[in-house]
Amino acid sequence: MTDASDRRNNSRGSRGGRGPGGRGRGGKNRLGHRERPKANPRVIAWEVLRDVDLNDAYANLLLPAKLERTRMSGPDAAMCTEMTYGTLRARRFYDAVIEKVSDRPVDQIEAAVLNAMRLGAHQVLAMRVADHAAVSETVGVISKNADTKIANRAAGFVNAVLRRITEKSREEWLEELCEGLSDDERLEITTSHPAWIIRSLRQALVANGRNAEELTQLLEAHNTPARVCLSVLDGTRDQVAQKHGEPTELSPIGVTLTHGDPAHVDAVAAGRARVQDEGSQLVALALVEAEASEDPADPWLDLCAGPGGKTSVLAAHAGTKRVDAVDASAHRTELVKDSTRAFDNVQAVNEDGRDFAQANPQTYTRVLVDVPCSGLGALRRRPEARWRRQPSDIGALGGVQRDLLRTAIEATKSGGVIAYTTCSPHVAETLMVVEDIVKKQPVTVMDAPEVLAQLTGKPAETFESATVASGRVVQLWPHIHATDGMFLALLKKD
Ligand SMILES: C[S@@+](CC[C@H](N)C(=O)[O-])C[C@H]1O[C@@H](n2cnc3c(N)ncnc32)[C@H](O)[C@@H]1O
Repeated sequence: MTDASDRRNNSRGSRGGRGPGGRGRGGKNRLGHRERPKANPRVIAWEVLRDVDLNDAYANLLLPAKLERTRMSGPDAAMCTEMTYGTLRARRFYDAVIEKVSDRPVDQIEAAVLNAMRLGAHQVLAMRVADHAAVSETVGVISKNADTKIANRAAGFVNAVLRRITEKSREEWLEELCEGLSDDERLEITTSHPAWIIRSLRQALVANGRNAEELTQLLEAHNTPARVCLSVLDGTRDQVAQKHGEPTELSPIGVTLTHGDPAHVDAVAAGRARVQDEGSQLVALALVEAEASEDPADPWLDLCAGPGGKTSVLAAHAGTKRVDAVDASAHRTELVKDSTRAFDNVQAVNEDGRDFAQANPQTYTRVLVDVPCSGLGALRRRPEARWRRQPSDIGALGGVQRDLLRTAIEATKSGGVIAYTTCSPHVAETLMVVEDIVKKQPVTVMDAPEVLAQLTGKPAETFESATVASGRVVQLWPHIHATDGMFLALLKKD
């Protein structure tokens, strides 16, 4: 049909096509007012998939914005979310099926068309949508919404591919595709992860004392939607839990939302609670909990603060102490201001953390360094991240991660504590950074599992991970702790 460059040009053009709100004129309601035409969940899902593919959009930002704009809620919004996230996660599997039935490499199919096929494949192979509806409704997405040029050519192609996909069950497709493959190649298809991430995660499991056999469980956990979790920062956790969900298993300030929209929780609207993964809550609380020698007036520092999730936890526990919240991005510094609007002890600073820390030597008693990282621990939440990240990203981040940790140590007073955290279990971003830095800096690695044990009331073995120098670090895992894959090292300044 087209080559890859055509694919980009044609599909880019398709963005100008009519959106869900632009189709039809809508009828009139009982009062004679014109009603907005009802948006179609498949069309929204397809638009997000296409924008993620072509324009590097983030599904977790774009989809909620589209749902809000089209006022889609309830079962339609849930179906649209499942179609979008599910299709993105299992892309590798669906692409293999599409290549098999279309006899064409997927990079030679234009994005608007390919993403309709992926969307259809997800409905047929992973959702309880009747085959005929999955096929005809998805063909309708293309024929009614894509550029006329694309629609005329592609509807038949999408129809033919989807019909052939319905000829076999999910299990039959997996069996056929995996025949003769190595273990890792099989995992690539069955769990839909790139090979380099599979290798990195196996290495991380083993380096943290876990069994490599757990790898499949971990990869499968990335394909299970994460529960919505709130951190409640004003001491009303029990009340929030009673009304909206249940207390989290590990974090003493967490609530798992069992129903409703987080935006409708009063404490969230007031900035006294926020959506935050339990793992993120735990690592911030661990810094608060760790034993440190400090004076009441000593300020705390969050050196990579944007968008302010962990800063909020620190601010809520700092009492009258000031929390300096630094971020190199101006936009993300603004987000910190908004996130911490309920607290008057936060000073948001837009500056490179390395410069800020060096300009404020031996000033802080508790310092959080939540470094920019690959995000391989948050794949449950960012369904497209596994396809966007590259192995070269890891090497590129190593320098700034080390510099931020080194300068954070400089900014810490003797007897103070530094928490080095990442939302990635990749050893090059976690253990290797901490091992390198503690060799050269005046710090001692603390017993992070013990701190988390005190915080959660669970035995320290729950958090048992690797040993660095004479101390212990923590690696949280989605398949074990049901959190994001956060890493935590607590360092005491000599
Ligand atoms: C993992 S995010 C931090 C998340 C944040 N702690 C939270 O819980 O909401 C890393 C942040 O580091 C910031 N960053 C990257 N390089 C930086 C630098 N040299 N100095 C300070 N901040 C930096 C990024 O802009 C990003 O906001």
